Amino acid sequence: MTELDLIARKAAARQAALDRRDGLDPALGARLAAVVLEQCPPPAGAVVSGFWPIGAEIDIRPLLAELEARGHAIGLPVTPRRGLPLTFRRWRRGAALVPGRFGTSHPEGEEIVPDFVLVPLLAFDRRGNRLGYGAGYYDRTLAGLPDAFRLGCAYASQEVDEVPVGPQDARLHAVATERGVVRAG
Ligand SMILES: Nc1nc2c(c(=O)[nH]1)N(C=O)[C@@H](CNc1ccc(C(=O)N[C@@H](CCC(=O)O)C(=O)O)cc1)CN2
Ligand SMILES: Nc1ncnc2c1ncn2[C@@H]1O[C@H](COP(=O)(O)OP(=O)(O)OP(=O)(O)O)[C@@H](O)[C@H]1O
Repeated sequence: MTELDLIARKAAARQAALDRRDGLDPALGARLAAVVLEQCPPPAGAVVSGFWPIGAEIDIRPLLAELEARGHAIGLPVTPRRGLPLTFRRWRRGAALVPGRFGTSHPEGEEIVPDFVLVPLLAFDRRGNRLGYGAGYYDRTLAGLPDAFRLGCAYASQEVDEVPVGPQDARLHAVATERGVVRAG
């Protein structure tokens, strides 16, 4: 497959995933929290990065609140201009958030470097491949965090047979959904 074929296949898969996501219930994030805490909780002391939901993404705020209560340092991504990796700033419950690029929100706490990354996505497959919004932010960011555990967070219905991927796409170790954890195999 040529690079152009790959870009076209990703664009089609992305549009289909966005269409399917409309109408899903972000509040399923409460169940995702229970699944993560039971089946793959971050190790004690892990520095965890999350994300503040945009649009109809699954809402992982219940998980972030519980992990913070358990003593984990939590960071949220700050979105730089295109072509640069994300940075993460420390979030605490009740912290004020400021608006960032693409409808994102982030706190203004100190910068942290996560070793357990909760990754947003539009579609995933059983091998741990993921499709995002297409700006490559997580691919670039995860390339700089080679030892971090990468846990996708998604609705179960975002699973597809096969995500189109290229050499730069970062694989996930596992994906947590409201129905359970899919470990990459
Ligand atoms: N909640 C969340 N935060 C995140 C990401 C994400 O996917 N989800 N990102 C992952 O890289 C980074 C931000 N990157 C983004 C890049 C492009 C678009 C984008 O194209 N958004 C669409 C539609 C948004 C919607 O669902 O309503 C748009 O602006 O038209 C969004 C985020 C960092 N923070
Ligand atoms: N490690 C990397 N270093 C530099 N550029 C990269 C890297 N990974 C991906 N890119 C570039 O980012 C762009 C978008 O990649 P892709 O379509 O895979 O985004 P995505 O994974 O769907 O989105 P996101 O990661 O933002 O959620 C591509 O042009 C790709 O070449």
